[in-house]
Amino acid sequence: MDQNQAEASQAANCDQIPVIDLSNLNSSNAEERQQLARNIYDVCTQVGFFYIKNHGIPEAMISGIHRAAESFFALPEEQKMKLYIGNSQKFRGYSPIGGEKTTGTDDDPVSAEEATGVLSEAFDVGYETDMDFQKPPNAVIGADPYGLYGDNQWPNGDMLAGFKETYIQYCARLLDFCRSLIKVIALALEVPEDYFDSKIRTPGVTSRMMHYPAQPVGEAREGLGAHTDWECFTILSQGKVPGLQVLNHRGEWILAPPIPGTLVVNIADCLSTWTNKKFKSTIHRVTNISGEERYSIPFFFGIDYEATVAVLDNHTSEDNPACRPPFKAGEWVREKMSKAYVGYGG
Ligand SMILES: O=C(O)CCC(=O)C(=O)O
Ligand SMILES: [Fe+2]
Repeated sequence: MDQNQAEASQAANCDQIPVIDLSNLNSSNAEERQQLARNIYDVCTQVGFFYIKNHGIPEAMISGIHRAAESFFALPEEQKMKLYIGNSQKFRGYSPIGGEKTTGTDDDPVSAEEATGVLSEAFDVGYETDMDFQKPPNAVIGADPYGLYGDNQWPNGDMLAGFKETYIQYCARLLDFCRSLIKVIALALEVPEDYFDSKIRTPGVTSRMMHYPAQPVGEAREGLGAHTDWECFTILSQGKVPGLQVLNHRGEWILAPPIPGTLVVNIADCLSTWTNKKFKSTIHRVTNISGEERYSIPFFFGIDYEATVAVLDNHTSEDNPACRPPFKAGEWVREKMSKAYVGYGG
């Protein structure tokens, strides 16, 4: 990554990742919510990445999901391969080490021929109504024109008791949290707090558990190559082992090590587009040179796949026209997934 690329809008203008206190996320005091929105505006326009503290997600739930991830990846390879992502039309399931390819960024794409397999394994799930407190039991998802809802490949109770339930509860809690966070983001963008509500009825969320083996000394293979995320924003629980790096405007990779009691939030492509790229969808990657096994659990929050992403009118002007025409969220996510999981599904 050279300095010119780093100077583009997708690099963080900072030397370290800021921490935001979310104590006032659901405050009944409008001025407190506005103050939080101003802080969020500043970090999203300058950095695109921030730690959150006082986020309200119970620590026991976070450590529980990490234990579930460690037990999953400890299963024998042939068991995990029963849930192989290549058996899914919707990019759900297990990708073995080297399965996912580095696709680069919009400004610096990596071609399918040059894409290399990453030093990590992953287990991916997508939205189900059981993950959504707003849906009644057994709710049915309607049309699925982009082929992205449902069909998760869960390990059954014999393979891993309680795993599915633990992961569904975690996703439900995170989805609820994201619906609150997007309200304050709406305030930051000077649109009504409920602006996004009609677009997050059946949100295009995915989550993945990741395992990055300790990188052997002298081996240059990345755990996850430089990329931006695709949806609106990501909530990342990165456990205790460092590895995440964020590109800054000087072309330097700055470390975003775990800070106890925090999660990491980063802005992704769809929200960046909404803001006419004022919010940065910042480039990041993972290299695990810690000598320890690293586990992380990103939760990618997106709008309904059928909803349209369109630059907000109040973020354009004659000198600053919309950076791209409107598009359907599902179209964008499917295209990105098809490239990242070369040869799988779809
Ligand atoms: O493992 C991490 O810390 C980050 C993972 C990530 O960036 C991703 O899955 O998009
Ligand atoms: Fe990412």
